[in-house]
Amino acid sequence: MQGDKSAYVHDVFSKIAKRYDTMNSVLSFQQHRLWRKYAMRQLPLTPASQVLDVAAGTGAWTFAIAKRLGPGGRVIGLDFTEAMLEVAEARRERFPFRDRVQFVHGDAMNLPFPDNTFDLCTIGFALRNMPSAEGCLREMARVVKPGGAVVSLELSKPEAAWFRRLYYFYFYRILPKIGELVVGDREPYAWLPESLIDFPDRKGLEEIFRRVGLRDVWSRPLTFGIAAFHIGWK
Ligand SMILES: C[S@@+](CC[C@H](N)C(=O)[O-])C[C@H]1O[C@@H](n2cnc3c(N)ncnc32)[C@H](O)[C@@H]1O
Repeated sequence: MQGDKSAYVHDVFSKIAKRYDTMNSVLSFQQHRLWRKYAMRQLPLTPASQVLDVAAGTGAWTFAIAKRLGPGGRVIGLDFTEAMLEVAEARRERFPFRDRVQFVHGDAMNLPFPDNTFDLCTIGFALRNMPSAEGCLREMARVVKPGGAVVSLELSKPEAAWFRRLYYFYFYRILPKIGELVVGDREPYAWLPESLIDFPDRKGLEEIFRRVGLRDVWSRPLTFGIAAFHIGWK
């Protein structure tokens, strides 16, 4: 684990694990479901794909990927917060294709897999939480096979000034208050807007994808750029 930011993030997700899925729907007005649906449609998956979902949390994206795989396909969800993985494991036990899914405790900054292992490596709503987005993407690119893809779905910075003003008022002022009311603790949902401040905008993140050696990189803004989808190929 690398330094203070990781320890802080681990603490935040340990506190909110049981409410994480409900809060996502409340705070994004269900938008996150549309973003995830869009992202799923873009994923280069075959029934036999071997996939790593980094910072899988409670497994929202891991299970969506598993549904698209055949009997030979596998998806591993990796996360460093035990409480998030406990929720994911409980869901796995009820999941019809559970033999295609595995959860692993590990650090996204130092992935416990050899080079060139997976066909696809995804990260959903978590690059922002890393001590270094570039370091994490470099690790993801390392474990993907040549010809494989690295994908991120993440909150981003709205591009139109009028919308940005409106959205930032909600994101920085209202959202932490709703979070505090529901979870009974100010800290976890004060972290959400804070984590975006130093994070690159959509074009900046494209550049980082290229810097770690990925090619044919492209991205799409979602809901006026509140979120963004990025993909690059090794
Ligand atoms: C906002 S949640 C996203 C969960 C899931 N990907 C989703 O789409 O719902 C962020 C996750 O990143 C995990 N995380 C943050 N830093 C990590 C690290 N260095 N290594 C592994 N997991 C990490 C947290 O534990 C948390 O579960």
